[in-house]
Amino acid sequence: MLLKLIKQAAFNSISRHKTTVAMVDAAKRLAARAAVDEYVKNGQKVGIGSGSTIKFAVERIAERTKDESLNVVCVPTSFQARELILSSGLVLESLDTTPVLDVAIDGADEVDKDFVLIKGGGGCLTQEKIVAAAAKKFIVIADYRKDSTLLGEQYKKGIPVEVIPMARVPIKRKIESNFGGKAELRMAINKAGPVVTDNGNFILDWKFDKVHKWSEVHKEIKLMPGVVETGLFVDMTNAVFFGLEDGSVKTKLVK
Ligand SMILES: O=C(CO)[C@H](O)[C@H](O)COP(=O)(O)O
Repeated sequence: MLLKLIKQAAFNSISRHKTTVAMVDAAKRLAARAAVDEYVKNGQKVGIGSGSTIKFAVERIAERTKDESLNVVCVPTSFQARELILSSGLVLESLDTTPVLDVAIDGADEVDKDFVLIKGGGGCLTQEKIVAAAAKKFIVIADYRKDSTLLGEQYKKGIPVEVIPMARVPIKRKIESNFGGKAELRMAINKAGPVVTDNGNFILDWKFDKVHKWSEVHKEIKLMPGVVETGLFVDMTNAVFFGLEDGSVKTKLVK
């Protein structure tokens, strides 16, 4: 009897998890499709972000390429994005050939009420920021779990900071002594040692313990020797599309 109850509880928990994953994926897909339909136009140069949500945007661009003969070129923000562009049959370019983009679309780990983003959960923050900065419009796509009033409300993994490997200890100490919290070296899964970014660097995940003035914190951290980039995206976003649990999309436009 006890064994039966335990098995039932485990089954219930697995099905709840599967339902949540399906809902979150549906929300990501909705946001991505809405953003592509509104912002990607024929003949454009498009920056392609990284992560799981962007897959749905690329899927929609590929669909429109077939259905409407949409003709766009895509610039990736990571190895993952590059592979995604190629496997979807889209035209791959780089910032060398295409330094000015019409629009860049990307996911985010969290978005606050002032449109400050945490990015870099997938470790691609530096190239993501470079591509976003090269675009005339930067559009964020996310599911409902990313919509916060303040950073840290829902996303607990901290702010990623990409660092040159030899500088990681001094930078960790400086971040912790200047701003508090803990800056932890991101460790790899299925590989011994730290995560190594597409640029050959390490990532410190700074778990902050209070809300800061993010533009100032970003500038200060960025000036520390050995810091390549922070995952704080301040004053970069033009619009955010959130896919919601009820199947609708909430769009927030920056005025
Ligand atoms: O910044 C990123 C990768 O560096 C991603 O855009 C961010 O982590 C969101 O990912 P997902 O779409 O999987 O939720």
